Amino acid sequence: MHLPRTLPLSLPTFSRRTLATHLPSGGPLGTHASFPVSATPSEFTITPRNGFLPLHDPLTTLPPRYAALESLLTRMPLTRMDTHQPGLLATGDFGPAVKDELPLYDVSSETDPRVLTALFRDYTFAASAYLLEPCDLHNRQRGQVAGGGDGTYGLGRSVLPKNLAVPMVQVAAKLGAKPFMEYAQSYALYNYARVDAGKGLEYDNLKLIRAFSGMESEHGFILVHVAMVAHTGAQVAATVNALNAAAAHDRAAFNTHLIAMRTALQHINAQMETMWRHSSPADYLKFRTFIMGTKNQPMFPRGVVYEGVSDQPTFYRGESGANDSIVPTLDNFLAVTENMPENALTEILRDFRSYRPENHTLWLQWVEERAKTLGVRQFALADPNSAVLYLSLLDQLREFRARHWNFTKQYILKHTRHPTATGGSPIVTWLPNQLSVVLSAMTQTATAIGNNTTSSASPLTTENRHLAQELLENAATQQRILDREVRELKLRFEHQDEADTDWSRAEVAAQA
Ligand code: HEM
Repeated sequence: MHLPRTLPLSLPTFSRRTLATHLPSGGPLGTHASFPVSATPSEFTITPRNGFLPLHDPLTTLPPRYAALESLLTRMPLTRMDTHQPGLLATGDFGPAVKDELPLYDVSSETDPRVLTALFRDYTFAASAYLLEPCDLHNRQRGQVAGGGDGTYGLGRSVLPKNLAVPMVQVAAKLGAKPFMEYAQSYALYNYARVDAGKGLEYDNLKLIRAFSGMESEHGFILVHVAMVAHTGAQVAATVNALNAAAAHDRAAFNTHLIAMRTALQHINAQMETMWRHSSPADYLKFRTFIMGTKNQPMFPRGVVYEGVSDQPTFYRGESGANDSIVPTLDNFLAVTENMPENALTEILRDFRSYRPENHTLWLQWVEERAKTLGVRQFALADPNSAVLYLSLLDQLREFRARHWNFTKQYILKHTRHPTATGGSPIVTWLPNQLSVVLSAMTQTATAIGNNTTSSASPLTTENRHLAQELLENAATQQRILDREVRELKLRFEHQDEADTDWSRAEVAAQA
């Protein structure tokens, strides 16, 4: 990682005037906060305009000097997006085509962040398609439980050829990324274009650049993420402003910015709900194979060797929404992360935080540290009405994670017995680990609000008292249901209490 520099909030891409009116003046703890930014220029630079999306819309095509790679990616999907005819993956011909057609491109002189990010997206798409093509064939023939299969994927290819491995590793190093498909810089957040360049980033104005399957549900799955992240400029601004207000002990401003944060989260959660209609639960496993990782996956019991790079096998987590920054930002701001239990599942959460653009990692670390140093939770709980706003933000986290758990049950668990998610986490226990932490933080907060009988400059309004009581009851009910579901599901899925299963041993045991 390069030495970070500090980014003043007023970036060239963001109007200074607009920002200035959003920031409170410096308080007792002094200056406005500014968060650190990577020394290397990056498309993934956070501002209150673009939030966690790139600064500019992604490059849709590679420069003409990479024509062979562009051509392979166009012909790659199970159903091609241009002709709607079966593509190379449909017949298992992608791997041979990579070997026959792809030159070993020299990317060493590339410096433009947009070209580098587009190359990273495209090499990682091609690498995942190459490694997982046999698993997709296997899964289509006899994988899906709903279709009478056994839910398995067989084995992936264990060597990545040098015409993919060498340039991908070089481009990744230039971006400070891991050389594997990533949620932000490849699959989701660098994979959208506007249908009408003059319009905004609403779902209906988005189209995909790259795809594995080309089916409508894959389009919907990816672009719902993008449409959600399009609201994160407001989340970023509210987070910085609320931290500054806490530093200045400015209660009124703090409450105003918590409300702005909640509004941003409500938009994000409402957008998330549209997943049901944009991407069918019955289709998910038809395109999910290609976003699996090589770490903690039975398809890669001995990892993958990158030819021309090293003889040592590599193990990388697959693409996952777990590498999105909306939830970790809120977890860190509300001090939820620091109250995660010390267990193997929380280790995975920490590990996921390194699978993202350097600026997103720096931002998350900064929010966590700043919220801890300023005592944001304590500051919120010191006033009953701030405390209810804090509780309602916890409730937004709960809503996100509860909906997400429903997705996992409907899109995945119903259709497979595969024990790990695309990011390599145990499928039945990892998500409930975090949902439980939020539910218990809600219970503690609501109880603290109810017990706070000290006279206050702003006594709890009747409306807020009722809201706290209602959220407390909801959290208790949800925890009971979740505990029962996990108990039952653990009977159906193996290895759910392990962060890292040794699949080479499991493979030997299965063959014995
Ligand atoms: C059909 C829809 C979805 C399904 C089936 C799904 C599935 C999963 C699974 C199985 C995980 C576990 C981590 C792993 O991959 O190993 C995960 C994590 C995660 N996903 Fe999704 N996901 C969906 C949509 C979304 C969307 C739209 C977002 C929005 C950004 C998102 C954000 C996250 C986050 C933040 C985590 C980490 C959760 C936590 O910290 O508790 N997911 N997802």
